[in-house]
Amino acid sequence: MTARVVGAGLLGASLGLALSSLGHRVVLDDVSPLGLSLACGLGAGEVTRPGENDTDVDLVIVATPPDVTAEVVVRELAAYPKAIVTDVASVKSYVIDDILAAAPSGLERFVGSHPMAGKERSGAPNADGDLFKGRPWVVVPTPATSREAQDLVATLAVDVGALPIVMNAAEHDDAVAAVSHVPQLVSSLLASCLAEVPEGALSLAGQGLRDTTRIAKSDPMLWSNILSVNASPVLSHLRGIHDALGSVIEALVECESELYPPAAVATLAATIEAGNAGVARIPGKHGGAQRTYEEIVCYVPDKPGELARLFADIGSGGINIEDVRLEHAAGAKVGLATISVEPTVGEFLAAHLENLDWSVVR
Ligand SMILES: NC(=O)C1=CN([C@@H]2O[C@H](COP(=O)(O)OP(=O)(O)OC[C@H]3O[C@@H](n4cnc5c(N)ncnc54)[C@H](O)[C@@H]3O)[C@@H](O)[C@H]2O)C=CC1
Ligand SMILES: O=C(O)C(=O)Cc1ccc(O)cc1
Repeated sequence: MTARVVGAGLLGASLGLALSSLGHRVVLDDVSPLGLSLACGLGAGEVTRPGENDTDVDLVIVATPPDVTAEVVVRELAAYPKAIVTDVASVKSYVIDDILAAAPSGLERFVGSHPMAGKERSGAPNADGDLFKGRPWVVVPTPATSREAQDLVATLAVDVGALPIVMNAAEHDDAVAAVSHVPQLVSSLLASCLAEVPEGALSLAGQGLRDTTRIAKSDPMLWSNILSVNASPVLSHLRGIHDALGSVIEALVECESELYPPAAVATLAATIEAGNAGVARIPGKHGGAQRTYEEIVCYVPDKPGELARLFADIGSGGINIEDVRLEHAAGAKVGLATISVEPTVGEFLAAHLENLDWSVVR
C-alpha cells in the first residue's frame, strides 16, 4: 500500500514510522519544509514527488491541526480521486460538519478517525512508531462513508497495533471531552497555580504532583485549537467539576471557623470517595475493568544499569511485569521502583528479589 500522510508532526511522523516498518510505502507532505525534512530524516517516509500520480496513493491520512483539517481533507479528496481519505483530528463534529458542508465529490471515500494515542510534546522529533500499540482508535463514519473506507481505516488501526472502535461524531466528542479535554484543562489549571509556590515548597513535590500535572506540558497552540472547537461537551463536563469545587470550598470555609463540622467533613470524605469510584472505572492495561495487581516496592541504586538488572532479575524468576512506576526524590541517590504483578506471584517475587540481594520494602 502507498499511504500519503499530510502533516508530518507527532501523529503524522509516528504513523509514517509505523507504516514504513510494516513495509508500506509512505509519502509525506507538510507546509513546513523543516518539519517535512525532520520527519523524512527520522525514516517516517519520503517526500512527495512533484506530479505524484493520483493512482499511486491508496490511503491519505490528514494529520494537521484541527482548524485546517477539513480544508485539507476536501483538497486531498479532489487531488487523489482513487484514495480513501481519513483524518486524525482530536475533535470530530467540527471537522466532519465542515467537510460535509463543502460537499466535495467522493465523500464516500472519507471516514473520520482519532487514535487515542499521543504525547504531551508535538512535532516530528517526538514521533514514535509504537505510539498506537494497545491504544483505542476511534473510527467515525459519516452518513456518506462507504463500507470499504470504514474497513480500510479499521484495518490501518489494527495494523499499527491499535484497537478500532466505531462511534458517531457527537458520541466521540462527548467521550473525549470527559477523558481527554477536561483532564487536560484541570491538569493545566493545577500546574498554573505552581507559578506562585515558593521553590522550597516545590522541592517537596512527590509523584502525586507529577502524575496530576504530566499533561500540563502540552502544546498551547494545539490545545486551544482543540478546546475551542469542542466547547459544548467540554463545558457540560467542566460545569460538574465547577459545582463540586464550589461545595468543597464551602466545606473548607466551614472548617476554618469550626473544628470538624460534621456536614463539611462529610462533603470532603464524599469528594475523595467519589474520586475512588471514578478512578476504579478507568480500564486497565488489558482493557475492560481495571485489574488489581500486587505492588512490590524495591530500592534501586541511582547508578547506570541498575534498573536493567532489576528487570532482568524479575524476568529470571519467570515473572511478568504488569506495570512499573519509578519515584525519585530530589537529591537522593536511590529510587523506589513499584513493580505491579499478578497477586498470585507477589510474595514469590518479593522473596526472589531478596534472595538476589535487592532491598524490598516490606
Ligand atoms: N498530539 C497528540 O497527542 C494528538 C494529536 N491528535 C491530532 O493530530 C493532529 C496533529 O497533531 P500533532 O501531530 O500533535 O501536531 P504537530 O504540530 O506535531 O503536527 C502538525 C503538522 O501539520 C503541519 N501542517 C499544519 N497545517 C498544514 C497544512 N495546511 N498542510 C499541511 N501540513 C500542515 C504542521 O507544519 C505540523 O508539522 C491534530 O489534529 C491533533 O488534534 C490526535 C491524537 C493525539
Ligand atoms: O498523553 C495522554 O495521556 C493522552 O491522552 C494523549 C492524547 C492527546 C490528545 C488526543 O487527541 C489523544 C490522546
